[in-house]
Amino acid sequence: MIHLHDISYLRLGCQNLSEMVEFATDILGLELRHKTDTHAYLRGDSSAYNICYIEGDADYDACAFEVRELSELDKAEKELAAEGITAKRATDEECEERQVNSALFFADPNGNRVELVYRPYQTGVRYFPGRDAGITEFGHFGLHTGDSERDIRFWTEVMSARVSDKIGEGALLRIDPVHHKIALFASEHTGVQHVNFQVASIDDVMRSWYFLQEKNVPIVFGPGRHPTSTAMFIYFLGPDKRVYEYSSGVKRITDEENHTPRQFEMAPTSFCMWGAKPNVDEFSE
Ligand SMILES: O=C(O)c1cccc(O)c1O
Ligand SMILES: [Fe+2]
Repeated sequence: MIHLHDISYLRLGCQNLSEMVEFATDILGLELRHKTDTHAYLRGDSSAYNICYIEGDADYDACAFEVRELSELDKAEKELAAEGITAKRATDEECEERQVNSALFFADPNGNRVELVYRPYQTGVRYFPGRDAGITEFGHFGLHTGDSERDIRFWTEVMSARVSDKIGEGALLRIDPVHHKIALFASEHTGVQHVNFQVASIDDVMRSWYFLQEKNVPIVFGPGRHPTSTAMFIYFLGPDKRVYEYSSGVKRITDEENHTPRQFEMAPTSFCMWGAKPNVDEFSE
């Protein structure tokens, strides 16, 4: 089993890098830490970055997880090979681009690009955004799944994730006490389905609701509260048409031995207990 210590970063392709930087800093509330002609590194905590936008292929994306030991990468390469998955070790140049000491690249059974990284860079300076969205951390991300049984098996048996709850075919997976850091949602696509940042309180969710409306940012779901994680949320679209989420109050699963995943029906009320209706394809039947 490959032990996932934490989520690390997302690499998201885009057509127009300056448009994404403007959105990420002025709307989403991330701090731009570093930019080249093709890459922009943004963060919502003291990591070197949480999202790297890359100008070029807008369909490209990859998600990364931190592993604790360097030896975990060799072990992962062997365990993935046993699953018929070819993994590739990152070159020095690729590590430099990602701001990590070492990395291993592969695709999950759905074709989602995954990177395992050892020693992602941290900084000694605190996160200082231009817009105060109240972000406390990079929360979680959704991945597409074309076969949830196959992919739940992969993420929980080959990787160390555990199912916290299911909604229809979808699954919310934890890799530490936080209710979920990975979510799988059924669709015919591959890659990243949504990007979540945690905010400090319900006040931040509601402040952003008014702020996003004022800025004419398309809101696609909420404000609402997830019955699964109990988090209060709002979802909106970036200029890249990706779905971004702020949420606050995600529950922690501390009684690991006794936690039994619940199966929620595929219905709007399983996504929002207040009655908001999702305008997100993967959250609807
Ligand atoms: O927080 C959740 O429980 C949740 C449920 C459905 C979909 C999501 O994106 C979530 O974050
Ligand atoms: Fe989410």
